Amino acid sequence: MGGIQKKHAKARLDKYYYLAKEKGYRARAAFKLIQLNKRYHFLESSRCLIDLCAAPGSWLQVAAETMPQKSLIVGVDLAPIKPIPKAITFQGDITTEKCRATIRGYLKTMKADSVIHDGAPNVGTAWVQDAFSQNALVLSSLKLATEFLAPNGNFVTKVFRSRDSNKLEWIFKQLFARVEQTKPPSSRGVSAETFYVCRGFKAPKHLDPKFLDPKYAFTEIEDAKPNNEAKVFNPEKKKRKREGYEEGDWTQFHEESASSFIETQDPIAMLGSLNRLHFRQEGNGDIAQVALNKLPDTTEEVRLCCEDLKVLGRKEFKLLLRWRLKAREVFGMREKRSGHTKAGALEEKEANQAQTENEGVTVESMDDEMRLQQEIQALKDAQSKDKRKERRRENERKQKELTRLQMGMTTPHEIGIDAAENDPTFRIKDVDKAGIARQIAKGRMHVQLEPEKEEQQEEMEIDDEDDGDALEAQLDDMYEMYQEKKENRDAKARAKRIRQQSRTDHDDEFEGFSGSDGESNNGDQLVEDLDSGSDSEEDGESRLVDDLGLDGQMQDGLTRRAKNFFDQDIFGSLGLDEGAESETERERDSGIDVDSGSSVEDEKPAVGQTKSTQPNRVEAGQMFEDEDESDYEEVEAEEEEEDWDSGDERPAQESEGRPNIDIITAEAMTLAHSLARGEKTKHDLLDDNFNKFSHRDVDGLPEWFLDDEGKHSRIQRPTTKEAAQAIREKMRALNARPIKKVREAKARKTLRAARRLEKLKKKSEGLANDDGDMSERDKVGAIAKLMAKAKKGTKKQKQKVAVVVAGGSNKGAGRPRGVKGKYKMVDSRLKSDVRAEKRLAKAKKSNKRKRYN
Ligand SMILES: C[S@@+](CC[C@H](N)C(=O)[O-])C[C@H]1O[C@@H](n2cnc3c(N)ncnc32)[C@H](O)[C@@H]1O
Repeated sequence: MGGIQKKHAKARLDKYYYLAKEKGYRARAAFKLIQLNKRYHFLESSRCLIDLCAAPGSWLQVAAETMPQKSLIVGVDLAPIKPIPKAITFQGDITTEKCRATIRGYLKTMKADSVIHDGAPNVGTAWVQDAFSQNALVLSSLKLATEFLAPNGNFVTKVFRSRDSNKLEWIFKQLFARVEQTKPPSSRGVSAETFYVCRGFKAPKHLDPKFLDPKYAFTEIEDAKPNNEAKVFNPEKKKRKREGYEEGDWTQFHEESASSFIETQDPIAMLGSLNRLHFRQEGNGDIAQVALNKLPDTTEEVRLCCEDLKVLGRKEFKLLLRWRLKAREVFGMREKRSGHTKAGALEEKEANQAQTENEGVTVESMDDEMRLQQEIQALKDAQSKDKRKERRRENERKQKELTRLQMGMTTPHEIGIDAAENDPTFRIKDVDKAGIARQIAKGRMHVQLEPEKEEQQEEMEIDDEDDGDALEAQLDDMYEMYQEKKENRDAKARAKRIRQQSRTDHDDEFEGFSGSDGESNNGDQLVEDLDSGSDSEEDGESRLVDDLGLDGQMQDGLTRRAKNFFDQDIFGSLGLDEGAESETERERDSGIDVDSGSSVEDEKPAVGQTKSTQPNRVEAGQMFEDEDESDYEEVEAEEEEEDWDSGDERPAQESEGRPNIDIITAEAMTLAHSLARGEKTKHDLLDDNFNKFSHRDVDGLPEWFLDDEGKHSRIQRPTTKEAAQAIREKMRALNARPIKKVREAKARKTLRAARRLEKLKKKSEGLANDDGDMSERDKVGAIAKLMAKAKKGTKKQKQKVAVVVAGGSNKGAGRPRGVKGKYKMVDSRLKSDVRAEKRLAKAKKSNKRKRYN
């Protein structure tokens, strides 16, 4: 036990710990404030600061040395704080009125420029409860901040990520003009803590007390059951609680009735956590299910989607949400809507802003504000999405034009085409935007409306359109939340998304060095760029690069990063860039290591990845799948330096001296085999590249469609039995491998045994060579004794743990009478209760299976 504690404590002593020691800071936490301030510079501009939960005082030290001379710095904590020059400290509980009054006493009429809070209540109860008290402490600090902060002041607080952190963020956003969440590098990656830097305090005149009341702010927490067992600290009982099954929930399959989905206020959470929505009637009086079954909108497609919620794509997800809205409308449970039009909401917002400017902010009703915020957010999201799309299109157009100019392709005829493309009069999409296409479709074009009516008509149409757009945007947002929820539950999906992200980065990279049409086939471009044998092309390309003035970033047609990527050994061994060697030789020598590597996963196209990038993945990406991962490692490392916002876990990478390249699909294996055998040449690969999937215009296609296409509509490469078998074997071998921890433990054991043996050898040699009084017999005896001792040392005797049933004479705390050594208290009921629960869950599961069959 002691050993473990020691090891644990040692692991915590990282570079910031030593750095803090060296610099004389009282805690490593000092660096969190230093790094936060380095980014947001709030200390230099503050003349009065309050540090809530300040003990032992490292933040106060940083504040004192960074803030201007003669600044007022006040620190408070439950624990005493040793005096700090230039800072006033006192002991107190920040949740109390007394603390508030003491701070007021120090500040008098002054207002604080910054309030910082790094509080952490003593944790150790259930996680839900811990998170609740942590968030409640943040609200207490915010309450003090709202009282003492000057308008435009800063509030910096630590928040533990939990389901309520979003609510906290929302509240911050009501009170501050700019709110940013960040995690400084010195904050441990494993820690759930994150920091919010809120700037531009709005100083509202009236504030709805609900904002700062945890009961309202974190509503669902109210009925969380307190974990009384954990209150009395019992080291014997304390176990690491791993995430997994919920208490009493022994299954991984969860279903709910479709009617509860219609009724719920949080449909995304339901879709994200359930496996199925059923349409069974639960009892005779289950009117809701009956009505739902009869509802014409409950189509076969809806039912199918409800069957397996885990495979919902964007389209199906939206379908279910629309169905829910429709059903709610039919059953008279229409979503509570503000009744404002969007324009109304904006007007209201503007009016609020004007009021703020004139007489200070009034943040009155939390419910109203929340509704308004949601609407505005939806609008903003939709707008920024459109803008992004527009910008991307414009960039692509410019790039195309540039390339054409450089290549002398611009003829008056093409200029005409471009002009037509750029002139909204001739752009179908713009015509469509103006609603003309729709009008034509509706046969309205010929109906000449009176000007007034026309205006009304227009207004109505715009309203309809806006509603539709907002709903679309909302549904899109909701889908993203659903995806997030799903990913949070599923680590595999999360890892996959990261990989896909990194893959898209590569594709962007390739697009970058293609030096031509951004929409062109990346795969072709990649192979072309690899094929440095074609000198003329290369010349042309580098000339183009020179002409474009990009030679600083691009060498030989590749960006620096892409060049580094292709400089890796695997490309060398593929021999793609050696001009002298014959192709077949090169391909034969490619030496793709089919047995090495470790990662296993199914090969699927990236979500949201454009079709034009697919072939690239097929010919190069499939073989270099792990390259993506290694690049991901690099990016992550860079990110840690530059963008230290992301505190998310990263999938463990294991290279263990093997090349980080692997073949993971039967398709790629087949390809590798045929390359190795010389059945295929590079030209075949190039040829294969020209297929119906190579050049697809994805512009303007909805994302859900691309998602679906990416999954199903792609080239099917042949696979051989042999390759499939090899992959299967490899997976089997991988699965049979012990986990890293076990392997490490085994290695440690072997090392220890080797050391012992070495020692024994030395001692035995010493004894054998002893020329003293020892007879040969004594020597043999002594050596045998040593060996026996060494043997004994390898076997650790397991300590017996006595099982003591609680109750009776063993009531209360302390060691039960007559029990020596380690003991474990058990509840007499516990065993049978756990068994009964398991039995029930098993019965439930088998019932479900029967129903399915
Ligand atoms: C992580 S430490 C703060 C470290 C500090 N920022 C520094 O740099 O030294 C968290 C502190 O919060 C304090 N704390 C927790 N609940 C509190 C409360 N209700 N009132 C005041 N302090 C509290 C604890 O006593 C603890 O010292």
